[in-house]
Amino acid sequence: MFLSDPSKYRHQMLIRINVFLALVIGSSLLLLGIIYCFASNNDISKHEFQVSNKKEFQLFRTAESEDNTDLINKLKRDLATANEKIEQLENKMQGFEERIKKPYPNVKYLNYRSKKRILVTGGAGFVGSHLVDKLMKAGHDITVVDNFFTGVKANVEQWIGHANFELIHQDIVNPLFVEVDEIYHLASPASPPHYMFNPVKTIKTNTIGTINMLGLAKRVGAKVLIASTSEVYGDPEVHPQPETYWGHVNPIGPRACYDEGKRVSETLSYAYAKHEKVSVRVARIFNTHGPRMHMNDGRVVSNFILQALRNEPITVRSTI
Ligand SMILES: O=c1ccn([C@@H]2O[C@H](COP(=O)(O)OP(=O)(O)O[C@H]3OC[C@@H](O)[C@H](O)[C@H]3O)[C@@H](O)[C@H]2O)c(=O)[nH]1
Repeated sequence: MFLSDPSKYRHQMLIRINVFLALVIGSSLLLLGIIYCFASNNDISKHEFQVSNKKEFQLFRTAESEDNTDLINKLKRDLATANEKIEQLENKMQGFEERIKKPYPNVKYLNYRSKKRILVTGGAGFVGSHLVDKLMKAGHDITVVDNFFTGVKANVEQWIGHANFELIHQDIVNPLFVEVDEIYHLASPASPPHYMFNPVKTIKTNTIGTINMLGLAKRVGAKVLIASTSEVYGDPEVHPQPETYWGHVNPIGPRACYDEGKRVSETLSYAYAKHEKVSVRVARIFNTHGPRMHMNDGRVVSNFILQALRNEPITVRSTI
């Protein structure tokens, strides 16, 4: 067919080519259109995306800013809490630093021949603690035994932890087994309110407690000082009292537990000295005053001080 009529063939070919070209162009245009649409959609979506993104961004920023505000407020709260904790820790640290032992008071060096092992009963009390200070500074090894009935650890805290110092929390009515060279026996309630609080205990401390100390001294060959008191003179009829005065004591009066308790401790001391060859000294301590004294123990000096501080009349109960 094609070869019989070339012009017709050519015309048909031209039509076919035109149709083909039209198809190609059309499909290209269609494709372009699709691409364009897609692209513009994309642009739109992009735009939309941008817009939405922008919105989201705004939202995010807003949220972020809100989150930020919340976050900032939370951080501010955390910071305030942290500052509070830091302040608390600083205060605690300061407390610890204040409680960190100040350096010990100066202690004299003694060689082993001069250094003595010394037991102070009642060493946490008013008189006893000053004696401990003196003996520690002199360079000796000190052991304090105390039941803290009236004494306080604070009276000897400056020595706690020191190599030359030991504190035993014990009542001397129970035997004590230590190796010592000297004993200062001051353990006893010493003011009326304290010794009248438990009269039997006061008598036990000054009798059984003193026997325990004298027996210890005999066993280890220690010298003993017994803290007696002006109360052994009772309600004296002689003024001032010479040591040869025997005293005037009511054996069943309210003060008898202390007065007679101290008198028995003196009797025991001289019996051990005479019959057991124990080296004994007795000190009759009159009213003492100074730092660490009990302010409200009812003895005359602290009474006078308190009344004066309170601008109250000074009570004098007896005249000589
Ligand atoms: O049973 C007791 C009673 C008392 N004690 C202690 O003995 C110490 C007595 O000291 P206080 O401060 O009460 O009395 P003082 O230091 O003023 O008396 C001091 O001088 C008077 C003497 O008769 C006392 O024996 C002496 O301790 C206290 O540390 C107290 O806790 C005991 O260890 N055991």
